[in-house]
Amino acid sequence: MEHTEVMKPQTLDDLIKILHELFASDRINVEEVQNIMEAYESKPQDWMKYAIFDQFRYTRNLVDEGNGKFNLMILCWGEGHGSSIHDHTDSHCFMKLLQGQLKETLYAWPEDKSQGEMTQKSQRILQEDQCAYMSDSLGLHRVENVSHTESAVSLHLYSPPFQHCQTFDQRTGHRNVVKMTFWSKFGDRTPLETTVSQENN
Ligand SMILES: N[C@@H](CS(=O)O)C(=O)O
Ligand SMILES: [Fe+2]
Repeated sequence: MEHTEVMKPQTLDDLIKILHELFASDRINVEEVQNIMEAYESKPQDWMKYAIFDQFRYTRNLVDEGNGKFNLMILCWGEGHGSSIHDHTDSHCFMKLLQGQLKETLYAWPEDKSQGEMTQKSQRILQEDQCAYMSDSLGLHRVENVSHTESAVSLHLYSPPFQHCQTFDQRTGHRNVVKMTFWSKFGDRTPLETTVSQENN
């Protein structure tokens, strides 16, 4: 396993191949995955075909199903687009910036009976090629492209894959379960019928 630590993926396909090797084992090394994802230098020609934007909200575009072990996807954030406060359904979450910057705000899980404003724990700006790690044990987060002039593109790996998550109301801590959908899969726009009455978070 150690050799993968120093490998530098030259292309997105290269990175995907290495990720398949890393996730073939049942024990995953968070730092190793983070390092490999960070080592890949984003080249727009590698991922352009997956980067399909929507005018109104961020899109989720499936790139690879990781042999059932993970989902790899490209998220496209227009100016001002952001996610709700949400969890990650007990999965590992890796998030690498391919283009632009994103603001990540961490929140604490609301207490069982609490009704008030959710507690903000920290905030950071993720820069191009940086790879952040997130999981339910670290709390909840919201991600935003706060730029008024630049779009942002990020690469997310979730293991194990999941199709639902919980979103939280910042003022009350009240939660909802939402189904997560793909705007496109493998570069092809998802047919409209299958996305009707479903939501992103
Ligand atoms: N976890 C979110 C993206 S983000 O805001 O971290 C999603 O998969 O849609
Ligand atoms: Fe997230």
